[in-house]
Amino acid sequence: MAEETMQFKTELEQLLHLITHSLYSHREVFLRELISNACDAIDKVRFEGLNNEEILEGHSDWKIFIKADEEAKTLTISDNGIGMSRDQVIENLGTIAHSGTKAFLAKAKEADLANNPELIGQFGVGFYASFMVADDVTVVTKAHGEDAVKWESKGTGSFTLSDADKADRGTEITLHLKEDAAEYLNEWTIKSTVKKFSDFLEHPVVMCTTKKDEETEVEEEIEEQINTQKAIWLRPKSEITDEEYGEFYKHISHDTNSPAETIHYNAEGAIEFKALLFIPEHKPFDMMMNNDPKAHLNLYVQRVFISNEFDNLLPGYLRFVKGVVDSSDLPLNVSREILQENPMLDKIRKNLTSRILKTLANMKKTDYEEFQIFHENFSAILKEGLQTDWENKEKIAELLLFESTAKDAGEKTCFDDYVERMAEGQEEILYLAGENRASIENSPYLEKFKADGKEVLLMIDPIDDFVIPQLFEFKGKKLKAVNKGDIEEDKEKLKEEEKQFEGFIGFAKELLDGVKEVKLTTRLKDSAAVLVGDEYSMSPHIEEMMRRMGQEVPPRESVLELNPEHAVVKKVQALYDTDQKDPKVATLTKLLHDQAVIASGAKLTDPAGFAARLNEVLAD
Ligand SMILES: Nc1ncnc2c1ncn2[C@@H]1O[C@H](COP(=O)(O)OP(=O)(O)OP(=O)(O)O)[C@@H](O)[C@H]1O
Repeated sequence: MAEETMQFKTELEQLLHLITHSLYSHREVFLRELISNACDAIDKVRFEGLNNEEILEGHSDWKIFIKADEEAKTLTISDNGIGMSRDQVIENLGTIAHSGTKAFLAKAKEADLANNPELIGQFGVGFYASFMVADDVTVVTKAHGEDAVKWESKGTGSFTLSDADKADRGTEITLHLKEDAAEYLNEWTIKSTVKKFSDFLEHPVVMCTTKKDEETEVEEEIEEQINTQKAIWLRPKSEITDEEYGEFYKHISHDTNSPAETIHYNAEGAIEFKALLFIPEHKPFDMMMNNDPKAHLNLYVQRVFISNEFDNLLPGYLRFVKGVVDSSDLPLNVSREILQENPMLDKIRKNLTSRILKTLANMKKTDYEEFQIFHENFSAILKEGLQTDWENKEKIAELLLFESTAKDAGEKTCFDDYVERMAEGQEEILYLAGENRASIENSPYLEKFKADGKEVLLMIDPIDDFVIPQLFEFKGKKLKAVNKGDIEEDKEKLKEEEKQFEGFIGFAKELLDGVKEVKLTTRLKDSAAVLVGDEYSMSPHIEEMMRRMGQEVPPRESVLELNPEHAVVKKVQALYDTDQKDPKVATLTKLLHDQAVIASGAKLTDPAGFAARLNEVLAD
């Protein structure tokens, strides 16, 4: 194959520019990225080799080598992993920018990349970190049954591909270090960097040095393993420091912060496995960027990495949890597809789920401040479980925090505390969903409950309106949205008035669009009118949000409830009784409806009509 020069994709070029120019102070991460790629490559070939020994080509003494050449000013990282074919090299290291790259670039500016070096690793761009320290990078690689190929680039617009001499499967990456990166030729620097980032890696990372025998003057190659290679999750808890847990968490999550909680345990009994899980404190960058609804834990079987793609290891609503599960009960010599079907995975999932929920419950009890931060970041995801995990619904609900009419703005409460405070004789947990506290705390829907001294939870997370109704009840207490369906009415009180209002109500129903029923209510104290949706309908503010997002929302049919004690309602009814044809009756009736629409959080369909009506009344 003749030498061929190819151009990087535009995004990749921008990315390289960013990496080389903004990450100066965290350059050492390049070594972690390259070692981690080598480790992945070994995992891949080892796994494939379980079912196809041929691919191993007799080389399964897994190792990652690091060699520095002071004279040539090169640092070489090599592995006997899966290697890459020519096409794979082009795809992985060149023309096809990873799907997240664009999003990464867009966010990188805001995210202060210089202070968050972990961000690099999150979008499959880890390899390019090499260009922080090297002005020329050469990759020589060979996959099983393929010719060896050489990739070379200066990280500026293009790369070249050519044939290479390499007999064995694997990849060798040579960095021609920049003048100011010569420190990475230093044995001590390399060793301490590897120890810091990769000590727990499962495969040996070996430093190769040459020493001259003083007597014979013969150069001798010395191999020295740098990492202790102890899979951290297999070690006893008592021996692991917080720093070690933290480093490992950062390694698997690409988060820059330490985790909020670490869960490390051995499950024994019906199924045996070891789990090391982390609950992040803040939303990691990748989570903000993509909406992958699946959870990804790293699954190992007998210390062999299998996959992080299994979506039945952890329910999607716990996808913020990062970690490792290692089971010796699962079969090793089967394909991923067959393993994915193994019923043991369901058992593991149940166990992990219960453990995580327990940990969160404990965190809420013992470290409420930390829990609040967690809640702020992840409750919207956690709440999905109300819809998908019926078995654990109540446990999830126990973890949720809400604003409340009984608390000041910003201060939250939970269902359990609400139930404790419930007024005597109160059967239902009352709530109102809305866009924000300010828009609902003076809502007409709350008037009756305020007057009766009943607390109403104020739910201002957009997902609440979708998932809270799915909960139906909490510890035997029904949940009730105060803006939907009927509420307890003082029927006796309304009896007389209903007779009196009968004609007007029929008229209003005929007149108003989108109103399926008009009735009198005792739920209002100061307000004249309110719109009430069906028990399981979407709240108007959610419909508005969906419309803004370009989604079609079916026309809403609500019930208009009128306060017969209100002066305006009384006035319109009296006008109607005096002269049904008086145009003022229609104008005022429509205005009652208009104000109910506004108070419900919906948008007026005819704002100009509203303004005209208002002016007509004001000018009167
Ligand atoms: N030593 C290697 N052996 C085989 N393939 C490799 C090696 N290094 C990189 N690759 C391939 O190149 C791809 C791109 O590597 P890069 O480090 O940029 O991203 P990544 O490893 O996919 O993502 P991340 O860094 O977030 O783990 C890898 O997915 C892998 O397929």
